[in-house]
Amino acid sequence: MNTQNPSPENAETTAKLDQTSAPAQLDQTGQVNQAGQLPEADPLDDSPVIAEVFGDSEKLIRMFHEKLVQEGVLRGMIGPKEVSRLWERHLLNSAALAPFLRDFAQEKHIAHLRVADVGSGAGFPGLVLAAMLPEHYFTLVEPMERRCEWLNENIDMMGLKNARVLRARAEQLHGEAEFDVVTCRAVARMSKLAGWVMPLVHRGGRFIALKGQAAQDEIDSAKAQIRQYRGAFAHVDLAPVAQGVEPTHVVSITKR
Ligand SMILES: C[S@@+](CC[C@H](N)C(=O)[O-])C[C@H]1O[C@@H](n2cnc3c(N)ncnc32)[C@H](O)[C@@H]1O
Repeated sequence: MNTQNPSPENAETTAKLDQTSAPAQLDQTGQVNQAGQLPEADPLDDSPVIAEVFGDSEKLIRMFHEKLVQEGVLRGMIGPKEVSRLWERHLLNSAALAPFLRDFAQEKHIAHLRVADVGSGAGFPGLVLAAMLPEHYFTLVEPMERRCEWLNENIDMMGLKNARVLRARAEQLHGEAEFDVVTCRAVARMSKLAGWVMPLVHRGGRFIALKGQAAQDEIDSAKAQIRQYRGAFAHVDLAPVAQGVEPTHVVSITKR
Protein backbone atom coordinates (compact mmCIF):
# COMPACT_ATOMS: atom_id res chain seq x y z
CA MET A 1 0.00 0.00 0.00
CA ASN A 2 1.15 3.50 -0.70
CA THR A 3 2.28 5.37 2.38
CA GLN A 4 2.53 8.91 1.10
CA ASN A 5 0.10 11.40 -0.28
CA PRO A 6 1.10 13.36 -3.34
CA SER A 7 1.97 16.37 -1.25
CA PRO A 8 4.35 19.30 -1.59
CA GLU A 9 6.44 17.89 1.27
CA ASN A 10 7.27 15.03 -0.98
CA ALA A 11 9.17 16.87 -3.68
CA GLU A 12 9.67 13.76 -5.78
CA THR A 13 5.94 13.01 -5.82
CA THR A 14 5.05 16.59 -6.66
CA ALA A 15 7.52 16.57 -9.52
CA LYS A 16 5.88 13.39 -10.83
CA LEU A 17 2.46 14.95 -10.65
CA ASP A 18 3.74 17.98 -12.50
CA GLN A 19 5.15 15.77 -15.26
CA THR A 20 1.56 15.17 -16.19
CA SER A 21 1.47 18.59 -17.84
CA ALA A 22 2.86 17.17 -21.10
CA PRO A 23 0.42 14.85 -22.91
CA ALA A 24 1.89 11.44 -23.76
CA GLN A 25 2.81 10.56 -27.35
CA LEU A 26 0.68 8.09 -29.28
CA ASP A 27 2.26 5.27 -31.23
CA GLN A 28 0.85 4.00 -34.54
CA THR A 29 -1.69 1.76 -32.81
CA GLY A 30 -2.97 4.57 -30.65
CA GLN A 31 -1.52 3.04 -27.48
CA VAL A 32 0.54 5.00 -24.97
CA ASN A 33 4.09 4.28 -26.07
CA GLN A 34 5.66 5.58 -22.82
CA ALA A 35 4.41 2.45 -21.13
CA GLY A 36 4.78 0.15 -24.14
CA GLN A 37 2.42 -2.33 -22.48
CA LEU A 38 -1.03 -2.53 -21.01
CA PRO A 39 -1.22 -0.92 -17.56
CA GLU A 40 -1.32 -3.27 -14.58
CA ALA A 41 -4.74 -3.81 -13.00
CA ASP A 42 -5.47 -1.77 -9.90
CA PRO A 43 -5.57 -4.16 -6.90
CA LEU A 44 -8.59 -2.29 -5.51
CA ASP A 45 -10.71 -2.51 -8.70
CA ASP A 46 -12.96 -5.23 -7.26
CA SER A 47 -12.51 -4.43 -3.58
CA PRO A 48 -15.61 -4.05 -1.35
CA VAL A 49 -13.87 -0.94 0.00
CA ILE A 50 -15.01 1.01 -3.08
CA ALA A 51 -18.72 0.50 -2.37
CA GLU A 52 -18.12 1.01 1.36
CA VAL A 53 -16.44 4.40 0.90
CA PHE A 54 -18.34 5.81 -2.07
CA GLY A 55 -21.80 4.45 -1.31
CA ASP A 56 -24.40 6.07 -3.58
CA SER A 57 -21.71 7.85 -5.61
CA GLU A 58 -19.89 4.61 -6.56
CA LYS A 59 -21.33 4.56 -10.09
CA LEU A 60 -20.22 8.14 -10.79
CA ILE A 61 -16.80 7.58 -9.30
CA ARG A 62 -16.37 4.43 -11.42
CA MET A 63 -17.21 6.50 -14.54
CA PHE A 64 -14.52 9.00 -13.57
CA HIS A 65 -12.07 6.16 -12.84
CA GLU A 66 -12.74 4.63 -16.26
CA LYS A 67 -12.15 7.94 -18.05
CA LEU A 68 -8.91 8.41 -16.14
CA VAL A 69 -7.79 4.91 -17.16
CA GLN A 70 -8.77 5.44 -20.81
CA GLU A 71 -7.62 9.04 -21.32
CA GLY A 72 -5.79 10.29 -18.24
CA VAL A 73 -2.26 9.52 -19.41
CA LEU A 74 -2.86 10.42 -23.06
CA ARG A 75 -4.19 13.81 -22.05
CA GLY A 76 -1.44 14.51 -19.56
CA MET A 77 -3.72 14.43 -16.53
CA ILE A 78 -1.90 11.64 -14.68
CA GLY A 79 1.47 9.95 -15.01
CA PRO A 80 1.57 6.38 -16.46
CA LYS A 81 2.39 4.88 -13.06
CA GLU A 82 -0.79 6.30 -11.55
CA VAL A 83 -3.15 4.16 -13.68
CA SER A 84 -2.81 1.07 -11.49
CA ARG A 85 -3.04 3.01 -8.24
CA LEU A 86 -5.86 5.43 -8.99
CA TRP A 87 -8.14 4.07 -6.29
CA GLU A 88 -5.91 4.29 -3.27
CA ARG A 89 -3.66 7.16 -4.17
CA HIS A 90 -6.17 9.49 -5.76
CA LEU A 91 -9.86 8.54 -5.49
CA LEU A 92 -9.90 7.10 -1.94
CA ASN A 93 -7.37 9.68 -0.80
CA SER A 94 -9.69 12.45 -2.02
CA ALA A 95 -12.67 10.75 -0.36
CA ALA A 96 -10.92 11.07 3.01
CA LEU A 97 -12.04 14.72 3.09
CA ALA A 98 -15.77 13.95 2.77
CA PRO A 99 -16.34 13.31 6.52
CA PHE A 100 -14.54 16.60 7.31
CA LEU A 101 -16.94 18.52 5.09
CA ARG A 102 -19.97 16.68 6.49
CA ASP A 103 -18.83 17.40 10.06
CA PHE A 104 -18.24 21.07 9.30
CA ALA A 105 -21.69 21.46 7.70
CA GLN A 106 -23.28 19.81 10.73
CA GLU A 107 -21.25 21.87 13.23
CA LYS A 108 -22.23 25.13 11.50
CA HIS A 109 -25.77 24.04 10.59
CA ILE A 110 -25.14 24.77 6.90
CA ALA A 111 -27.32 22.67 4.59
CA HIS A 112 -25.48 23.61 1.39
CA LEU A 113 -21.82 24.44 1.79
CA ARG A 114 -20.06 26.62 -0.75
CA VAL A 115 -16.77 24.83 -1.32
CA ALA A 116 -13.79 25.86 -3.45
CA ASP A 117 -11.19 23.27 -4.40
CA VAL A 118 -8.00 25.16 -5.23
CA GLY A 119 -5.73 23.64 -7.90
CA SER A 120 -8.06 20.75 -8.82
CA GLY A 121 -5.80 19.42 -11.59
CA ALA A 122 -7.32 16.17 -12.84
CA GLY A 123 -10.10 16.47 -10.23
CA PHE A 124 -8.52 15.65 -6.88
CA PRO A 125 -10.04 16.10 -4.43
CA GLY A 126 -12.75 18.50 -5.75
CA LEU A 127 -14.44 16.40 -8.40
CA VAL A 128 -14.54 13.31 -6.19
CA LEU A 129 -16.05 15.31 -3.33
CA ALA A 130 -18.65 16.91 -5.61
CA ALA A 131 -19.80 13.44 -6.66
CA MET A 132 -19.90 12.20 -3.06
CA LEU A 133 -21.63 15.27 -1.59
CA PRO A 134 -24.38 16.36 -4.03
CA GLU A 135 -25.97 18.65 -1.41
CA HIS A 136 -22.94 20.97 -1.39
CA TYR A 137 -21.74 23.31 -4.15
CA PHE A 138 -18.23 23.00 -5.52
CA THR A 139 -16.13 25.49 -7.47
CA LEU A 140 -13.06 23.85 -8.97
CA VAL A 141 -10.39 26.57 -9.23
CA GLU A 142 -7.73 25.69 -11.78
CA PRO A 143 -5.59 28.03 -13.92
CA MET A 144 -4.60 25.61 -16.73
CA GLU A 145 -6.98 25.62 -19.70
CA ARG A 146 -6.37 21.98 -20.64
CA ARG A 147 -7.16 20.85 -17.09
CA CYS A 148 -10.28 23.05 -17.01
CA GLU A 149 -11.51 21.38 -20.23
CA TRP A 150 -10.93 17.98 -18.66
CA LEU A 151 -12.79 18.97 -15.49
CA ASN A 152 -15.76 20.34 -17.46
CA GLU A 153 -15.96 17.17 -19.57
CA ASN A 154 -16.05 15.05 -16.44
CA ILE A 155 -18.68 17.21 -14.79
CA ASP A 156 -20.86 16.80 -17.91
CA MET A 157 -20.19 13.06 -18.18
CA MET A 158 -21.05 12.49 -14.51
CA GLY A 159 -24.06 14.79 -14.75
CA LEU A 160 -22.98 16.79 -11.70
CA LYS A 161 -25.26 19.75 -11.07
CA ASN A 162 -23.34 20.95 -8.02
CA ALA A 163 -19.93 21.59 -9.60
CA ARG A 164 -18.47 24.30 -11.83
CA VAL A 165 -14.99 25.13 -13.03
CA LEU A 166 -13.38 28.53 -12.59
CA ARG A 167 -10.26 29.10 -14.65
CA ALA A 168 -8.15 31.22 -12.32
CA ARG A 169 -5.29 31.25 -9.88
CA ALA A 170 -6.54 31.41 -6.30
CA GLU A 171 -4.97 34.86 -5.81
CA GLN A 172 -7.05 36.30 -8.67
CA LEU A 173 -10.21 35.61 -6.66
CA HIS A 174 -9.16 37.56 -3.58
CA GLY A 175 -11.85 40.09 -2.73
CA GLU A 176 -14.11 38.58 -5.42
CA ALA A 177 -15.28 35.34 -3.87
CA GLU A 178 -15.51 33.69 -0.46
CA PHE A 179 -16.40 30.13 0.47
CA ASP A 180 -17.46 28.23 3.60
CA VAL A 181 -14.74 25.67 2.95
CA VAL A 182 -11.64 25.66 0.76
CA THR A 183 -10.05 22.29 0.00
CA CYS A 184 -6.69 21.59 -1.57
CA ARG A 185 -4.17 18.86 -2.36
CA ALA A 186 -0.59 19.08 -3.62
CA VAL A 187 -0.57 22.71 -4.72
CA ALA A 188 2.08 24.39 -2.54
CA ARG A 189 3.66 24.39 0.90
CA MET A 190 1.57 25.85 3.71
CA SER A 191 3.75 28.98 4.05
CA LYS A 192 2.83 29.96 0.48
CA LEU A 193 -0.62 28.38 0.40
CA ALA A 194 -1.88 30.34 3.44
CA GLY A 195 -1.69 33.62 1.51
CA TRP A 196 -3.39 32.06 -1.54
CA VAL A 197 -6.27 30.25 0.15
CA MET A 198 -7.11 31.92 3.48
CA PRO A 199 -8.44 35.12 1.79
CA LEU A 200 -10.96 32.85 0.01
CA VAL A 201 -12.31 31.44 3.28
CA HIS A 202 -15.37 33.16 4.71
CA ARG A 203 -15.10 34.31 8.34
CA GLY A 204 -15.84 31.26 10.52
CA GLY A 205 -15.14 29.02 7.52
CA ARG A 206 -12.43 26.40 7.21
CA PHE A 207 -9.48 25.45 5.05
CA ILE A 208 -9.21 21.65 4.83
CA ALA A 209 -6.25 20.14 2.98
CA LEU A 210 -4.78 16.76 2.24
CA LYS A 211 -1.13 16.82 3.20
CA GLY A 212 1.75 14.39 3.55
CA GLN A 213 3.48 12.96 6.58
CA ALA A 214 5.26 16.23 7.34
CA ALA A 215 1.96 18.08 7.73
CA GLN A 216 2.57 19.14 11.34
CA ASP A 217 6.07 20.49 10.53
CA GLU A 218 4.57 22.41 7.62
CA ILE A 219 1.98 24.06 9.86
CA ASP A 220 4.60 24.81 12.52
CA SER A 221 6.87 26.55 10.04
CA ALA A 222 3.96 28.52 8.52
CA LYS A 223 2.58 29.78 11.86
CA ALA A 224 3.30 33.44 11.06
CA GLN A 225 1.63 33.29 7.63
CA ILE A 226 -1.38 31.39 8.98
CA ARG A 227 -1.84 34.04 11.71
CA GLN A 228 -1.29 36.88 9.21
CA TYR A 229 -4.25 35.61 7.15
CA ARG A 230 -6.47 35.16 10.24
CA GLY A 231 -6.07 31.41 10.45
CA ALA A 232 -6.67 29.79 13.84
CA PHE A 233 -6.83 26.35 15.46
CA ALA A 234 -4.54 24.86 12.82
CA HIS A 235 -4.16 21.15 13.43
CA VAL A 236 -3.53 17.83 11.72
CA ASP A 237 -5.77 14.75 11.86
CA LEU A 238 -4.73 11.31 10.73
CA ALA A 239 -7.84 10.38 8.78
CA PRO A 240 -8.77 6.75 8.26
CA VAL A 241 -9.99 6.05 4.72
CA ALA A 242 -11.06 2.41 4.89
CA GLN A 243 -9.82 -0.86 6.28
CA GLY A 244 -6.57 -1.89 4.60
CA VAL A 245 -6.06 1.56 3.08
CA GLU A 246 -3.33 3.83 4.37
CA PRO A 247 -4.69 6.69 6.54
CA THR A 248 -4.00 10.19 5.33
CA HIS A 249 -3.03 13.49 6.97
CA VAL A 250 -5.60 16.26 6.91
CA VAL A 251 -4.84 19.86 7.89
CA SER A 252 -7.73 22.01 9.16
CA ILE A 253 -7.47 25.77 9.74
CA THR A 254 -10.40 27.93 10.82
CA LYS A 255 -10.72 31.56 9.65
CA ARG A 256 -11.15 34.04 12.52
C1 LIG B 1 0.47 19.13 -8.56
S1 LIG B 1 -1.06 19.60 -9.21
C2 LIG B 1 -2.20 18.86 -8.09
C3 LIG B 1 -3.54 18.69 -8.68
C4 LIG B 1 -4.58 18.00 -7.76
N1 LIG B 1 -4.97 18.86 -6.66
C5 LIG B 1 -4.06 16.71 -7.22
O1 LIG B 1 -3.84 16.58 -6.02
O2 LIG B 1 -3.87 15.79 -8.03
C6 LIG B 1 -1.19 21.32 -8.75
C7 LIG B 1 -2.33 22.03 -9.44
O3 LIG B 1 -2.47 23.32 -8.87
C8 LIG B 1 -2.66 24.27 -9.89
N2 LIG B 1 -2.20 25.57 -9.36
C9 LIG B 1 -0.91 25.99 -9.24
N3 LIG B 1 -0.88 27.22 -8.69
C10 LIG B 1 -2.17 27.58 -8.45
C11 LIG B 1 -2.79 28.75 -7.89
N4 LIG B 1 -2.07 29.78 -7.48
N5 LIG B 1 -4.14 28.77 -7.79
C12 LIG B 1 -4.89 27.70 -8.21
N6 LIG B 1 -4.34 26.58 -8.74
C13 LIG B 1 -3.00 26.52 -8.86
C14 LIG B 1 -1.87 23.73 -11.07
O4 LIG B 1 -2.32 24.22 -12.32
C15 LIG B 1 -2.11 22.22 -10.92
O5 LIG B 1 -3.24 21.79 -11.64
